[in-house]
Amino acid sequence: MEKKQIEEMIDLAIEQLQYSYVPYSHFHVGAALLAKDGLYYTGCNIENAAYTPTNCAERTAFFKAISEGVREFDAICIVGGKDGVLTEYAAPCGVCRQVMMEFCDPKTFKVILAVSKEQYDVYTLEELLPQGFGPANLA
Ligand SMILES: O=c1ccn([C@H]2C[C@H](O)[C@@H](CO)O2)c(=O)[nH]1
Ligand SMILES: [Zn+2]
Repeated sequence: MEKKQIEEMIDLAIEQLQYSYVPYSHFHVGAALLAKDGLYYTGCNIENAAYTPTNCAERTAFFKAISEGVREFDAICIVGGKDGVLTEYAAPCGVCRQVMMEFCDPKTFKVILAVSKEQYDVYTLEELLPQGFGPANLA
């Protein structure tokens, strides 16, 4: 991916941190999902007093896109940290990796973990979810 596009995604993900609803963990997560048509879908994490209904930032972004008829994606950028302070990479949880597996090609879909525009790492979904179970297994 082009550096300029990665930097744009990092900016969008960081912008989401202000919207995180995190009264329990105080751990803010922001995500920016790039669809194949070039549009971005952003997301924040949304917690709940009953804990289990909590939605991760990544899935917020995916569900926003899917609920608008968009199902093809190239990459997602994720940032996160306690009180919204970015010090280390916030890797996607297993549930979010599985949602990515449902809609993305594990060999080509990129997961960008960032701390700043100067510090980021790019992985394929396959690297983060080896031997993943997906729609192809049921075909
Ligand atoms: O992939 C992940 C992992 C965790 N969180 C959120 C959920 C919860 O609000 C907080 C602490 O787990 O971080 C995400 O948004 N994405
Ligand atoms: Zn998650």
